[in-house]
Amino acid sequence: MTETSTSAPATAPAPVPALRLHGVSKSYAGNPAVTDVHLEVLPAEVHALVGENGAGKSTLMGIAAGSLAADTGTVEIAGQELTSASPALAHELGLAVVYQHPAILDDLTVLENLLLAVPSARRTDPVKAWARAQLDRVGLDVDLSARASELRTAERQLLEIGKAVALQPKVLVLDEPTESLTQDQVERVFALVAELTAAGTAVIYISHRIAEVRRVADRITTLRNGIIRGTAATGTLTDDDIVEMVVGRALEAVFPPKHPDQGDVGLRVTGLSGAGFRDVDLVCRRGRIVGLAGVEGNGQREVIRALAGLGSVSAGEVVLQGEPLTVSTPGHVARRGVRFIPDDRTSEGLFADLSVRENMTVTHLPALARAGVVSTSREREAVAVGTAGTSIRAASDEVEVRTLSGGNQQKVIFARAMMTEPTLLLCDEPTRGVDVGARREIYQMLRELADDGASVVVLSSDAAELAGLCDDVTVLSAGRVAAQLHDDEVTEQAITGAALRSVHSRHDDADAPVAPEKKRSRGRDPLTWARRSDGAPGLLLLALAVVLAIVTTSRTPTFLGELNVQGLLVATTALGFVALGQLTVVMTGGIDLSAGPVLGLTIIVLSFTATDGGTVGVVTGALIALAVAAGVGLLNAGMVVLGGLPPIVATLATFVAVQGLTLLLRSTPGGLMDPTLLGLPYHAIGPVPIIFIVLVVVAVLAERLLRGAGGRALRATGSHRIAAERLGVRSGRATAAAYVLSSLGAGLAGIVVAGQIGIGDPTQGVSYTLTGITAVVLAGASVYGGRGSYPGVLAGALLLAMLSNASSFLGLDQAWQYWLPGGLMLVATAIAFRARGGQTVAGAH
Ligand SMILES: Nc1ncnc2c1ncn2[C@@H]1O[C@H](COP(=O)(O)OP(=O)(O)OP(=O)(O)O)[C@@H](O)[C@H]1O
Repeated sequence: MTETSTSAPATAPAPVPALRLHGVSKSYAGNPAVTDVHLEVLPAEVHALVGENGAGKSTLMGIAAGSLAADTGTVEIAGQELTSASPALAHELGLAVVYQHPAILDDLTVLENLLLAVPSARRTDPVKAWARAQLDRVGLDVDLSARASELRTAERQLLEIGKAVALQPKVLVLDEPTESLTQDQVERVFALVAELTAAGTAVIYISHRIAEVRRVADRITTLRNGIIRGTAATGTLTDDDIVEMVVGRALEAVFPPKHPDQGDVGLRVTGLSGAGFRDVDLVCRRGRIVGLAGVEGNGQREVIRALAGLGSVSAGEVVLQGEPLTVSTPGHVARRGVRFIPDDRTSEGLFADLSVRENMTVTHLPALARAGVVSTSREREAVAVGTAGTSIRAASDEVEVRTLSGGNQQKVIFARAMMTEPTLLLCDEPTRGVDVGARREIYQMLRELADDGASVVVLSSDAAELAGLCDDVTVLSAGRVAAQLHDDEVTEQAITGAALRSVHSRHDDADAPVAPEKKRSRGRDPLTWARRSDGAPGLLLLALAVVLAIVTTSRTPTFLGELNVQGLLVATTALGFVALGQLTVVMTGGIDLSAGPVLGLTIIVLSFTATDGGTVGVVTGALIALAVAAGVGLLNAGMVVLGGLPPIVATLATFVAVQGLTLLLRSTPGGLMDPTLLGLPYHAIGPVPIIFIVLVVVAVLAERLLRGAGGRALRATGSHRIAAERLGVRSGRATAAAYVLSSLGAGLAGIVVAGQIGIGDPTQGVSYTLTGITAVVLAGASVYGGRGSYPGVLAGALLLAMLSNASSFLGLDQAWQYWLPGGLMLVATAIAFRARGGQTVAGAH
């Protein structure tokens, strides 16, 4: 291939490249990913970047986008150098990326995801109308207040594209943007690309879909083994040329020959009905591959998942190799040799932090074990056999699977399914993100599997893939079989035609089953609001507190006496400040075990610094104590952010160290506080202490800030740190701030408790760590970060303080002070888990 001239006619000055990479190299642990890359992309052109899985395309674009630091070389965006590896700087210079794995933050709403990605200078008011317009541009019809976790794969991809386009970039990188999109959505993306290039934007298009590349790109650059092999104008290339450029050699036919004979029936599905489909019949004969097709959302995905034991089935029969198969659970079908390749590899297909070897063997460990112990040598042998046909590119089998390129991850899933000699292989988009060479190998392996007697069912949104691979294709529409195509009838046109024709006539079918995901609410009903809102659990806690107050008062009327209420609210204030701080850390995905000891240390410091001097003396003493607390927060922040220690380890170390320091300063109670401090908790308006009012104001303000830019950064960090950083969020800074704020919260609580007890008691404080965490969990915050509500946590603190207080009024044993909050915590967590569809509290992170 020859490099085509990119220069403009001699009279016009050469245009400044929209993106210029000069001598860029990068290695991971000594393994080169890209080497000495020189690339120029011009304004208003679509420049395709093609290459095998692991060739280095995403790495190169990560460097251009500032989310990866190059080892050598320079990046220029619109003539200006990217002086540091900073996504925020790359955005500022005019480069936006649509990542292969969308940088979407599940715990934030659709609107918040847009606001986080696009600086206010690029938005117009009113902001909701602006956001709606961005979504309309990419054809995404979802509620702005929906959590991103509610979106389907294609919708997430469209949101990712919408975010990037909304940045009005000079260079737009699209990394495999259409892998999860339907044909209609692909067309829309192409129209958008045309619109953008017409306005002068340069588009870099990465894809394994040769037809798309040919259609959309002006020039094509090939990358192989991290090295640029050349650039050519698309018009000068045939499909075969492009395939050869990618693979490095000519390929024979991509699809293996079909199987014309009608063998024995391996799989027979009769009248299968369930959520999203009805009366589905399917027959898979020996040697033949069955395809499932349809316009997205017409039940085909539900059918394949139901066969894998992942859906709900209400009627029908499945017979596999002559024996009835109960498709009740994934475990059940797996024991009959059914293997499933899911469409979303990141959330369902892989254990990102386990090695390639562990991911490969996880489904058949018993077969590799002797007396219950897995033999590593047998495991290695099995992996070597399993990966033989799929050319997985990884530094070794021991590297974590998340370090593999997207296509290579997909190959690991495929190889794993093949290792166990399945009786039925169910593939949902088996070649998503896989390069053209490996795709051919996968088709070949599927064909061999079918020839060996396994039943093979393939769901694909690519009609050309189904037409090339399958002997029989079942097309679904509105959850019902719309067409069964066999042998010569299986063509791309017939599949697409059957899917479209039946969709267009669907309005006749009033009782058509609706796929479950289609039932997603638009967010206007109270139940949906409660599910999406972070504040709903707090309201529930408040209601519980009211019930508890009524019950206790009916038994002991003095419970609501002024004195008790005041004491109760002071206790709530101390716990509340600790819990607000704890929530800030939890929101970043961390935890602060040192909060209790910091509270204790504050009391001890006050017992030296606030023993006299009236208001001035107390204020000075309190400031010193808060400074000490903030110092501990900084220490935690340093260990977590700079030292990279897990928060639980870092703050446990501080817990022990601070407790030791406290005992060193005072081993027994001593140091009487100044009377001014003693009076502090009891300045009140009626029965309500001023400090409680301060706490409420702080919680309300914090909640407002949480929904603003700073708070979004905090929640984004906890929701998905890497994605947040790609969007330019300074997650280290947000995390550090959270630890300092947590310690300050504990410090303020220490001042309140010091005012209550009046003396430096070294045993105070420690218990506040767990009670503070309890308040946070009760209030429905996600312990994995990203979600929570400050007023909700306050309600949690109030309820906990009331439980402790009311149990003595009710004459309950002290044990109830532990059992009640413990039980409540379990109930609250279970409710939140179910309400969020089993996602956030359990953590899909
Ligand atoms: N974080 C990482 N740690 C170690 N190795 C990595 C990491 N990220 C990428 N690599 C390696 O760098 C190489 C290039 O990967 P990259 O993701 O850039 O490939 P790609 O061309 O985008 O592939 P695909 O088409 O599959 O998306 C691969 O060998 C991959 O395993």
